[in-house]
Amino acid sequence: MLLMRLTRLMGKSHALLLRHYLLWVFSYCLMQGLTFVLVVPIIHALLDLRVDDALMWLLPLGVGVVLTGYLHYRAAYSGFQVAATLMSQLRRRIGDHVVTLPLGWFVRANTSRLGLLLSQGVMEILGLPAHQLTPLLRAVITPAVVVVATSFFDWRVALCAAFLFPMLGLVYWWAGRLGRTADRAVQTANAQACDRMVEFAQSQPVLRTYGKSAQGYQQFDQALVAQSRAGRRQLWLVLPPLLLNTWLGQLALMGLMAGITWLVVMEGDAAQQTTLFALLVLVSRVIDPLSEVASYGSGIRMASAQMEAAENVLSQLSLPAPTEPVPLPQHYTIELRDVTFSYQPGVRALQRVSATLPANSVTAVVGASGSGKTTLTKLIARFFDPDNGVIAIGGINVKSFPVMQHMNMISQVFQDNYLFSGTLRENLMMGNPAADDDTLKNVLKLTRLDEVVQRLPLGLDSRVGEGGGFLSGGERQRAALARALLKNAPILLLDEATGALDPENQEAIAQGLNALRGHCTMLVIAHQLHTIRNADNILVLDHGQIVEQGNHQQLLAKNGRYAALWQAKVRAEGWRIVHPREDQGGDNV
Ligand SMILES: Nc1ncnc2c1ncn2[C@@H]1O[C@H](COP(=O)(O)OP(=O)(O)OP(=O)(O)O)[C@@H](O)[C@H]1O
Repeated sequence: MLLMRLTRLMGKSHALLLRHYLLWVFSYCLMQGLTFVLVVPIIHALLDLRVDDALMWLLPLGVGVVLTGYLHYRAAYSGFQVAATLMSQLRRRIGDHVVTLPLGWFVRANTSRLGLLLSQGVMEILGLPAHQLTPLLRAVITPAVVVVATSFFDWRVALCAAFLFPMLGLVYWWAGRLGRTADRAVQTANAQACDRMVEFAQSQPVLRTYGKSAQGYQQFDQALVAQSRAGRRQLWLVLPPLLLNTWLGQLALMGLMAGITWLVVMEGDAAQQTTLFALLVLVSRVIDPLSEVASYGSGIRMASAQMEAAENVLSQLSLPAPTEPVPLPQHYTIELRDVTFSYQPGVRALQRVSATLPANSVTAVVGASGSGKTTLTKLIARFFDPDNGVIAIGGINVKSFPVMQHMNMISQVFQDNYLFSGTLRENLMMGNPAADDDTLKNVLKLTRLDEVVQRLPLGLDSRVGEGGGFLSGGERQRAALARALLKNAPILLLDEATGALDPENQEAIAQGLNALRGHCTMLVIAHQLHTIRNADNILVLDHGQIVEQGNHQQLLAKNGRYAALWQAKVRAEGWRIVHPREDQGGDNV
């Protein structure tokens, strides 16, 4: 079972390496068992005072010891080779697989578990071939060799040993099962404590603002208490079977010795009596590898639980997508046909949404918070696939594009933009490493990032800190927008891309984005309605459904949901509402 799992995780192409390792371990254990057996004729000869014979047997014993040592070295070396391959292979396989998962999979719980698996988990798994698997196999193979060899000397002793050794194995297996449930609980508690710790650190400003530092600490503390409780439970569940293992091991040895002693007493043949004495020494040696495996039990179980976690990640369904590139669409009209989507069963975030975003047009999506705007945008970017309905680009179902080809068509700025801890330039050029200086300059101007660059001590070469922490929220947004614009993709999705900016900058960027009109298919979400009033089409979402659509004037004239949102905005800003005809130019509101 363990071996099959290891083979699966390493990948079929590396199965040969694992087989080589197993072959070395088998040879080592076989040789060790045979070397143990050589003790019998030596003791036999010594008890019979046949010193010459005993010395003669010492030669094969010496060869056996040297060979056992060499094979042990080869097995250990091969185990480390497997471990090294496993480390790179497993990380690569998980990495390769994770990039094919829907972006919606990357929520905090999954990412922190993934982090734990790739760091601590992989190390625990590769501990198997590096340290634990060899003693585990030795505990099976060496006693088996001894039992077979013993049968040539005395079938009764062999029978007893053949019965006792598997019984001991069963006890170890049972002890392992008891610990496994506790190990899982420890792992879950570890992941949760890790989550709470990151959350506690990240939420300090919020907690302190609301005077809830103690409450935040309480949650972190509770997670730590749960972690230590799970650890204690693990100890309680694992310790008694561990002690029982040792105790039963000794008991089995005693039983076997008592049995052999009884056989010696009952045996009439003096030569056989001597053999039985020698067997007594032999079987006492075999208990060692058996009891030794118990001390590796915990590591084996932890590795096994981590293998389960790795299999779990690898079994997550990838986005169904072809791998071979397909011809690019003739145009970049986006169509949503009867699209329905739920995050949780029974709670629909989008219901039968149908809309067309003509190529090179600007479509705005508005609606109350929670109405489904972000969800709609994320479905176009294939964070998830819809439960029902079709999303098409240029008449082609998005599922027909390979993941990278689809991503290449789209530039996106979402509410939670991430900047990497390099320089501002490195972050921007990620959008388009081949962008020339003029393009960069234009984008900086359009996103009003140029004034930020001027202020920064090293300009574009200033470091932005982890997650862009050295920049203000508005500066981060402008950088994310600039990065997206540099990519120059035929589809641009902007979800609250300027929400953190002051009205003056919002307006300037909205005007700047106007310049892109006709160059790409743009979808814009903005709570600041004045920034989208020039859109070609505005979709009004309410409870996951499109309830109105049209341009700004048409929607105001309808005096429906959009007009109500617009009037609420105007009231909130204390501005004067003008007649739609007055608003033709869109700038005098
Ligand atoms: N990851 C998620 N898991 C479960 N439910 C979610 C998730 N993301 C969003 N939802 C729910 O789906 C619905 C639509 O959310 P969505 O983020 O699309 O709304 P929105 O209109 O963009 O809101 P906002 O304007 O506040 O950003 C909401 O009821 C929200 O609670």
